[in-house]
Amino acid sequence: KPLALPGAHVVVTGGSSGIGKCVAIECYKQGAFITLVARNEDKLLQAKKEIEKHSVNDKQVVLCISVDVSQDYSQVENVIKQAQEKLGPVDMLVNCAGMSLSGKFEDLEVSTFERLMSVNYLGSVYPSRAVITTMKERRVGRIVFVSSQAGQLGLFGFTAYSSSKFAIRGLAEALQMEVKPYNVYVTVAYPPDTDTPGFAEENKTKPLETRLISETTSVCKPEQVAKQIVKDAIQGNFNSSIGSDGYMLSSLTCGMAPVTSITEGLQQVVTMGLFRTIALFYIGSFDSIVRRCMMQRAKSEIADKTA
Ligand SMILES: NC(=O)C1=CN([C@@H]2O[C@H](COP(=O)(O)OP(=O)(O)OC[C@H]3O[C@@H](n4cnc5c(N)ncnc54)[C@H](OP(=O)(O)O)[C@@H]3O)[C@@H](O)[C@H]2O)C=CC1
Ligand SMILES: CCCCCCCCCCCCCCCC(=O)[C@@H](N)CO
Repeated sequence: KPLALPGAHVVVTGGSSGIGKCVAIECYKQGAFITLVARNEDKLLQAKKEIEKHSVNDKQVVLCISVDVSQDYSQVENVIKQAQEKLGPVDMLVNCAGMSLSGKFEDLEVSTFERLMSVNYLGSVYPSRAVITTMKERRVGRIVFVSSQAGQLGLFGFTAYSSSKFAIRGLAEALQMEVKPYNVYVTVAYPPDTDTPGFAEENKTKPLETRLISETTSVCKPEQVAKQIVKDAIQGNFNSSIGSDGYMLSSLTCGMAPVTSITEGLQQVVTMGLFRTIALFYIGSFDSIVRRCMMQRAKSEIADKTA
């Protein structure tokens, strides 16, 4: 049965900006108590003020805790303890803290791979590990992981980012099988490009190829993505995606993922062949984007040399 948000304690990592902040607002609007987790204290306080505008009763609280979710497990564990002392056991954890860095494989520092793996992957493991025991004991809980459409397919420029987002899927599938009998449900969200401060930052250094391929799907509003995530998490849906391309991608890449309803399973079975056919055309067009960009670069290099 769906999780009741009124009075529930929701922890949102990365809750001070972008998708995470919108998730927090959405839960707050539905009567939840919120803990925001991120590093920068000014941004946290700013977000707290913004969220508090949406209160639906005078008991609601927004708690802010500053910590780096990717560094030290005992720090993260402490932060969760603090939050539970103030607002009670965590009913829902949304792992939204994350970042993206792009570039060609040979241009990315190996430290970038380490960084993205620790923020996007370990930064989701630590908070989840800190809440799971209590959730299982109480037979109540939702854990949300925010992956990306780039966690469903690998694309140019995202060798470091995509792998960190694919890792989340493996974690989520294994964890869901463990905790389902305890009435704890795991959701993985696969948002497309979304209009956030993080996205603006990413666009400053994104290779042309990555931008052109990403433009296949349109840019979403964070409010819209957050609404879908909260809805799917409450329902206990394993998959959370948005738009027709999101639907196709999730269906196509369902693999051995847990299935939430008979309808979902039937839809996957029936649409698989068709979506693979459509995907073949996309793959062809992505390859031709990459080839065109390569030829353009070669041409302008020759032009530079002769000039
Ligand atoms: N925007 C997009 O196009 C898409 C985003 N996503 C994913 O959604 C998530 C949110 O993205 P978005 O809203 O764009 O990001 P933003 O950059 O706008 O927000 C990121 C949030 O995470 C926090 N954060 C970052 N690193 C850490 C850390 N090490 N420890 C604690 N908190 C941290 C930031 O606060 P602070 O810096 O103060 O710590 C901030 O609150 C990310 O995982 C991203 O990969 C997925 C698909 C598309
Ligand atoms: C049947 C097949 C349908 C195929 C549709 C294919 C669409 C591919 C587009 C990939 C877009 C990747 C977005 C990544 C967003 C992200 O994570 C960053 N913006 C993070 O900041």
